[in-house]
Amino acid sequence: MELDVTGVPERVSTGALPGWDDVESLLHGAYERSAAATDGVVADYIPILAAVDPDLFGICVAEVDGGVHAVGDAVHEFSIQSISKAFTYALVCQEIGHEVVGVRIGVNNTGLAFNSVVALELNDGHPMNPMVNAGAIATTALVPGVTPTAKWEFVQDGLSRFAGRRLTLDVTVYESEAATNLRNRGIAQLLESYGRLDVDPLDAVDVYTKQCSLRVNTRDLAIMGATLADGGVNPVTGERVVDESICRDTLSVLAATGFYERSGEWLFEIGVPGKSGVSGGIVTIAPGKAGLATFSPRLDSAGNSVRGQRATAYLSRTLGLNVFASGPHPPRESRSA
Ligand SMILES: NC(=O)CC[C@H](N)C(=O)O
Repeated sequence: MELDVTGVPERVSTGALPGWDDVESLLHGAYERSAAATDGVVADYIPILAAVDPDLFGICVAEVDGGVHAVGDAVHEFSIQSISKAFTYALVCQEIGHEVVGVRIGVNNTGLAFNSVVALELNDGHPMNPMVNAGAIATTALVPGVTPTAKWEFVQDGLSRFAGRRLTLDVTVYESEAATNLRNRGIAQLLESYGRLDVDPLDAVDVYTKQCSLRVNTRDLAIMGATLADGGVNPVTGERVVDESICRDTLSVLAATGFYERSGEWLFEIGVPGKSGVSGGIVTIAPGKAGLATFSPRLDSAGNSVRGQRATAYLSRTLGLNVFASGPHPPRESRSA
């Protein structure tokens, strides 16, 4: 993936974002630079996704103090798709505890595509991590609620609290995916055959499919990301959604698995946890600083938005977000007493 960041000066993190005006101009810079990229293809294995305008492009940054910056098609709505996995995972960890989820779902990368059946077979039916479809379906199966309806309401309510507004189901996307998701149904039945699901597999897939069909825009995603960046408190509504320790756990899993088989490349180039979805969204979380969201429907071969990756790479460098970047500390003798 050509990220077009050669020569972009890297800001070494100071623990805070640059000032408001600087963030605004860097956001516009990221948009201008990345809008030129027209490579990649729109997902079409969910038929309705192929109908999107491929040129849509929006970016939004939500700071942990509640300030929001936006450029382009930032409020254009699209289905959240796999980005939902990160937030459902956080909610389930909050409910049933990090150890249980860590063991049952796992935290290791499969190195394979998000909808791989081979990954399951290679690992004795263990879903491996919550960001691939197998692990996400297994995570949704653990959502509290006796009936599928109760589980769905829990997910919709929880993701809405992350966003700070009521998120609604995109019925057209849901129906299109529900009519064609044979592979996900197969994955769920395989999980069941290995004794890894305690609920009806088709019910679990149905709740998962609804979860992926929630309608969001980049502003919602940026605020959802900012909630994970802000120790679990939504910086716009002030509501605590999950505990601080849940944010830490979720972000570490995202760092390892958020971009499937490309997670290592993402971390190497961009250095912040994030999550992509096949409709073209990406959310990135800079702990203690901000949530970033991009939307552009053309994807690379792993299902990650091409422009979104470029724009995020530029913003990570210029805003000083890379969690692995440091500058030398002043020598001990020169520190003031
Ligand atoms: N990578 C994605 O966004 C995939 C989500 C999609 N709902 C699926 O299950 O295939």
